[in-house]
Amino acid sequence: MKFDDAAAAIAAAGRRMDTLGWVPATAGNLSVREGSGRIAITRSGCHKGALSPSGVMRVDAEGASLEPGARPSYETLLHCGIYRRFPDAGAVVHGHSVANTVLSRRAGAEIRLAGYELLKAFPGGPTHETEVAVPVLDNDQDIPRLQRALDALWDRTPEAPPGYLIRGHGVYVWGADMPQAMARLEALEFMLLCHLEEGRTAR
Ligand SMILES: CSC[C@@H](O)[C@@H](O)C(=O)COP(=O)(O)O
Ligand SMILES: [Zn+2]
Repeated sequence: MKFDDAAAAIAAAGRRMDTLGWVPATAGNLSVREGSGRIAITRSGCHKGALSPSGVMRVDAEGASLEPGARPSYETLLHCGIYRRFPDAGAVVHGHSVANTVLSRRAGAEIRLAGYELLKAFPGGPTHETEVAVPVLDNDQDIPRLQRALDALWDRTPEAPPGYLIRGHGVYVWGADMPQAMARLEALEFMLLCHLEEGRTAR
């Protein structure tokens, strides 16, 4: 994919995440794998509600800036970690919703989602009669260390779903391209909101 197309797709997806309330302040980051070891990713600290292609830059597969002096997302290495581990991943989205923040603060090592029609948006079969265990990792400002924890998790669970939560922080989801990554994010956020609501009404 050409950089201009990747940047346009990232900007549109970031603005959509903002309309859904998933990227408050300057939270969130998004990327697209361009190929040839290059990744288009949001610059650090920009508001996704006003995201335009100029808020997107290039890094290499190790996360090094390919624009002298420009600062990519603080969490760039988490995007690189996904692309390195999952060859089919073509786009990654990260947001901070109320549902993913509240639920991840309460959860153990995973959140199990079962019986939802929207599970069909995830790999694992064309049915809702399945279960997805979304991993929950402890938050860590040391991003290389957080990525090492993810690599250890994926070594143990190669069939892990294309997403994970970071406790009290947010969610990462990926797909073959930006439309699929966004569809999975919207499905996951919907199910997390249902899960949150069920917990609230059950009390
Ligand atoms: C608004 S604080 C959120 C950041 O700490 C981080 O978690 C985040 O999602 C955005 O970081 P960024 O460096 O702008 O990509
Ligand atoms: Zn974040």
